[in-house]
Amino acid sequence: MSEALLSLTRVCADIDQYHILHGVDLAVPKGELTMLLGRNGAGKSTTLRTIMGLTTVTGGDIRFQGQPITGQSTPRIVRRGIAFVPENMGIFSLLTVRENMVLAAIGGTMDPARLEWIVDLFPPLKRFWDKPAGNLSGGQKQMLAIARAIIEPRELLLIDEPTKGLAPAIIDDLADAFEQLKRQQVTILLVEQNFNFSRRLGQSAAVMNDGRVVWSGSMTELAQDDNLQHQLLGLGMGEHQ
Ligand SMILES: Nc1ncnc2c1ncn2[C@@H]1O[C@H](COP(=O)(O)OP(=O)(O)OP(=O)(O)O)[C@@H](O)[C@H]1O
Repeated sequence: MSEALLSLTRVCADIDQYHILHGVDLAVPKGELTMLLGRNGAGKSTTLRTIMGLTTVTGGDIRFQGQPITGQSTPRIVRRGIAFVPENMGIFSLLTVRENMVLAAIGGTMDPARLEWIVDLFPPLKRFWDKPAGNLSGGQKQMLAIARAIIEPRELLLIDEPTKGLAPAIIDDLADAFEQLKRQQVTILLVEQNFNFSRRLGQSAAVMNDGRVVWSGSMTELAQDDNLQHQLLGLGMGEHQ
């Protein structure tokens, strides 16, 4: 495993008066796609939001490129090179795909070579370039959300459940795009519930339960061990979605 680009050590976090994370230990290796797995309510989304400075950290240490980012403001964390695609995607439905992209580019100027790379990754964006983003399908909206996140060079992408609610054929298209990002060694931390998608793409994996990471290792190890999957994720034989 390569060095950790991002590491969380015993991170505790609250949302309002609720204690949600109870000591999260997590390492995201540079240049790899890491899957953050776990049952509903385990604390996966809260972990991403905590990395982005969107919850109240009450203990522990978050380091990015070896430097502490714990408790820093979200804009500062973004400026350090971390992009976040939340579950609701945060795209502007009434604006065109192009306008959504322009708004995501610093100073409103998109680097042409980078844009070409992105539309190669997500061909539907080119097709619907001048159409309102609200007209896109769920999968295409997800592509736009990720495209917006990478229009500027980033060191790390945090993506929350990109396959949620998508049809299998669309999930396949999304998986192809992630395969390409992986080949280009973009570092990604991806929250997922879909285990087939996770096992296909993931290199490292971490599994959460009740606000903690209860297992971490290689995706291959988890994918080959039915007992571990059952124990950690409640998956039985033939239950993979
Ligand atoms: N705004 C909030 N106020 C209070 N509790 C919250 C809030 N957001 C999340 N929680 C609680 O925090 C816990 C972790 O939620 P989180 O969304 O991080 O889980 P998750 O693993 O991402 O699950 P899911 O896949 O269902 O989104 C859950 O018990 C949830 O009810």
